[in-house]
Amino acid sequence: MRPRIKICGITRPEDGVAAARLGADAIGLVFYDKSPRHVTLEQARAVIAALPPFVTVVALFVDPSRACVEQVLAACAIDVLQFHGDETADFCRSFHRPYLKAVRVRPGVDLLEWSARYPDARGLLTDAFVDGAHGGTGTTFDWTLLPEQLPLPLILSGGLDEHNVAEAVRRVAPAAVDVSSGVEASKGIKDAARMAAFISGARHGSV
Ligand SMILES: O=C(O)c1ccccc1N[C@@H]1O[C@H](COP(=O)(O)O)[C@@H](O)[C@H]1O
Repeated sequence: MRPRIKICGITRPEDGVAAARLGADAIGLVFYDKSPRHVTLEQARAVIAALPPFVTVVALFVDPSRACVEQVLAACAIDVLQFHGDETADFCRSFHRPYLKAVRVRPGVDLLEWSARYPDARGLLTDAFVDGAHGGTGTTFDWTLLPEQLPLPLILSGGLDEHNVAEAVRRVAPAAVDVSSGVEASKGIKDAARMAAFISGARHGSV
């Protein structure tokens, strides 16, 4: 089955529209103010308003306050929450929305244990461990560290781009792939040709 495709770090309506037209299933908005892809509520609303229907909108956070998440949910039509920090499962589930939990992968990480800690997550998103960064670094990790079977759907991310996504899909067979840096022209600005090549690669890899 072909993986679902999420393009994260959208900051401009035209990039969200291009991602959707090219076949992305989901887009991500970064509500983490230390990220170069951070969006204000106003920017997020503009991106969402321009999207065609049936595109899933994911809101990304890193150790947010409850008030921050509630403010985003009140202001924007968000479908799924994505947590990249040290949020507990109780915190993640307390918003009564589907959520994804991100795990930064390095040798020794136990993804089965992570799955058990977040049993109601809609998926485990695996990113590369980079010291001092929470994600969005464009760094790949050793895919052989992933277990053959996970109780939760696997969303593969971390340094994916148009050159490696087909191989990633063939080797890992994830439920979804997620990309930010790998389809950018510059930080926060997407490149339509790179998005097209990425989506084609993700589909080709799943044949
Ligand atoms: O995009 C960011 O700036 C970001 C900041 C903090 C946490 C996560 C972030 N992005 C997510 O990281 C992964 C991997 O990104 P990349 O493709 O390697 O650039 C992905 O889920 C991004 O959405």
